[in-house]
Amino acid sequence: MKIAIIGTGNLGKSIAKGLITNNAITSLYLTKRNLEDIQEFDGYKNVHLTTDNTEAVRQSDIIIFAVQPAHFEQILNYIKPELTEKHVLISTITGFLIPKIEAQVGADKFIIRAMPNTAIAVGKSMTCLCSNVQGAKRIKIAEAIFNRLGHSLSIPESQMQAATVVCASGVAFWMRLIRATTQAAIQLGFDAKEAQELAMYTSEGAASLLITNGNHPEEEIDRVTTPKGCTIEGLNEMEHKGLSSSLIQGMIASFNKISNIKEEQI
Ligand SMILES: NC(=O)C1=CN([C@@H]2O[C@H](COP(=O)(O)OP(=O)(O)OC[C@H]3O[C@@H](n4cnc5c(N)ncnc54)[C@H](OP(=O)(O)O)[C@@H]3O)[C@@H](O)[C@H]2O)C=CC1
Ligand SMILES: O=C(O)[C@@H]1CCC=N1
Repeated sequence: MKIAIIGTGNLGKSIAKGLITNNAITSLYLTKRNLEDIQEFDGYKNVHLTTDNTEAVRQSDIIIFAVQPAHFEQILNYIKPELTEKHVLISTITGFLIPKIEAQVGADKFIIRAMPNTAIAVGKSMTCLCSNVQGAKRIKIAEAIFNRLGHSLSIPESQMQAATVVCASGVAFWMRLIRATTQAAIQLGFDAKEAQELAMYTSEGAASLLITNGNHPEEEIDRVTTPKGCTIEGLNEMEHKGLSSSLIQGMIASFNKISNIKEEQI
């Protein structure tokens, strides 16, 4: 696959790492105005670094946009003359709806929105996908890319804002939970490195149980909570302090913020 990433910042770099590590490219163009930050990709076979977005578009079939929302419209306008019937446009831009992309480049283009997360760098992204009517004809290509770099789910665009919070911001939310677990483990006597090891592999094991067994989390919790035991004591104390409630409220706040992001960034 001939892929370009327009805007190789935090997410763009993560996607590039995932694509390269998983041998998912024939050629890969990475663009950015300042190329210093992406020198780590220099020298990889078939990977090209450039400040020229139009060159990247001309040389590629699949164009993944990973710029900040405030920059997207201008970039679309700029590359529009280069777009042909071969191009599949994949936008990871938060809060930038398909009708707005169509208004810039035309509804006849294959347009897909993807909401991956930074775990794409290690082939473990949960990525939600949606498309315009034309893009539906190419959604299999996007599924093939993102399934290779984790797990994908096609959803209606109306759910994309929620998917951004749950999956993309979700990595940050899970990191805080893992960090808090680590801090507790240190207080309970482990050194910092061991504490993080315990927290990381325990959270991986918990998620793997659900993925492998397909159970509801409470079923797995029931297997751990010995009557009058220490687990239920800890769980109930966490809930008295508002664990579930604060997570839910934080995610709703994150969701509500998305509608204002582009306006505030300008
Ligand atoms: N970070 C994440 O985990 C996720 C982010 N997203 C979305 O992805 C997008 C990018 O986010 P993120 O990676 O965090 O942001 P970053 O700011 O880290 O990356 C954006 C990159 O775009 C580059 N850029 C800006 N203008 C241009 C231009 N004209 N041509 C080419 N490149 C340009 C910038 O580099 P330079 O200034 O050198 O050009 C910068 O490195 C956002 O829309 C965000 O909502 C979605 C899911 C997850
Ligand atoms: O924080 C943000 O706005 C972006 C979108 C989801 C992850 N990062």
